[in-house]
Amino acid sequence: MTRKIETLAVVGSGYMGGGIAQSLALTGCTVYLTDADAQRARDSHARLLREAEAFESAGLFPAGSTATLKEKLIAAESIEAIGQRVDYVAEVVPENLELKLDVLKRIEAAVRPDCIIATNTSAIPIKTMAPSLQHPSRFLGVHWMNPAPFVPAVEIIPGADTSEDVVAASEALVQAAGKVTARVADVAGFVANRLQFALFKEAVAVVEEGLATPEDVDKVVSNSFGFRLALFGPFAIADMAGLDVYAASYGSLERQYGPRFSVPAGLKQRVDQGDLGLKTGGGFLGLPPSCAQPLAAYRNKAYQRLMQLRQELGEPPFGASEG
Ligand SMILES: NC(=O)c1ccc[n+]([C@@H]2O[C@H](COP(=O)([O-])OP(=O)(O)OC[C@H]3O[C@@H](n4cnc5c(N)ncnc54)[C@H](O)[C@@H]3O)[C@@H](O)[C@H]2O)c1
Repeated sequence: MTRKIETLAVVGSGYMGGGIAQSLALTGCTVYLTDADAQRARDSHARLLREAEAFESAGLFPAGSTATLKEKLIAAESIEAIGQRVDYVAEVVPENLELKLDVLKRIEAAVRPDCIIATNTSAIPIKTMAPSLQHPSRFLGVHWMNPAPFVPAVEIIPGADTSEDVVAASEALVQAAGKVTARVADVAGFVANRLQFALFKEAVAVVEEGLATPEDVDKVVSNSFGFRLALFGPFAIADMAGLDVYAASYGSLERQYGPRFSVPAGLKQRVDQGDLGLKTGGGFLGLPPSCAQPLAAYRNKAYQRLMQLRQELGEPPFGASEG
């Protein structure tokens, strides 16, 4: 049986910690907010309630959310003051290894031995932090995305010593908040940030090489493959496009940019064996050719709806000011 988490603490009630606290308190858990000092925790608490009221009036949070948060979200003096009461702690302090190690030690000294400790680090491997804990079996990465209440994915990163019941209980907790979890390996940047930062580095290079302005890069990405990425991951997109098309395109890119753009071995091998993705059946996702038609119908409908949504929302207000 998955162990139950009913009372928890968020240490670091800033941008991410605040959203994580709101999301978890809305599941009915009691969430204590702590920060570098009690006043900051109280200020965050007030901010999160004001924000929840605005979200609720705008229809972004369900009716009754603010009332739930008023009951379930509590500003605490410090982790020491409430440590013995909590089943789970989310560490959400700034991305600074020294600070995180310091705070993790302080958390571990304050909580019960069975309390789960989850770090929201964006990119620091769990194995870099685990040795500073006395009980690394209760420690793992639970990486929420920004803004936490409105982005579905949460990466779950077990460390080498994390026990399975800790991983399962953490997954169940964030799934109860409506999140989509994926267990990923313990490497710098995990999956999301490795991919996101690879793309961003290339985008900065495109601008630095004078090939396009930042505005035009954003226009191209958000209206082309980025548009598709709202619905499908890179493997579904490649399988649907045709792996031969991808392999040929890598050929052109390699001629211009060198070996860093050579055809990935796993792609070349498939194409050499005649596996071209959906059109032959197979691909990275093992898609049967029989799903081609329903998948195309789903895709067309989804893209058309996404276009409609974007038209309804209008352009992002990059030039707007408050008030
Ligand atoms: N901002 C993002 O887009 C994003 C997305 C995913 C993950 N993360 C990760 O989440 C973590 C927090 O990022 P953020 O953007 O919320 O930062 P933030 O600066 O908004 O919040 C950090 C909070 O920690 C508090 N804090 C600082 N020292 C502390 C201490 N010793 N004890 C307790 N609290 C302390 C700060 O006062 C602040 O309220 C980082 O590891 C970051 O990499 C950030």
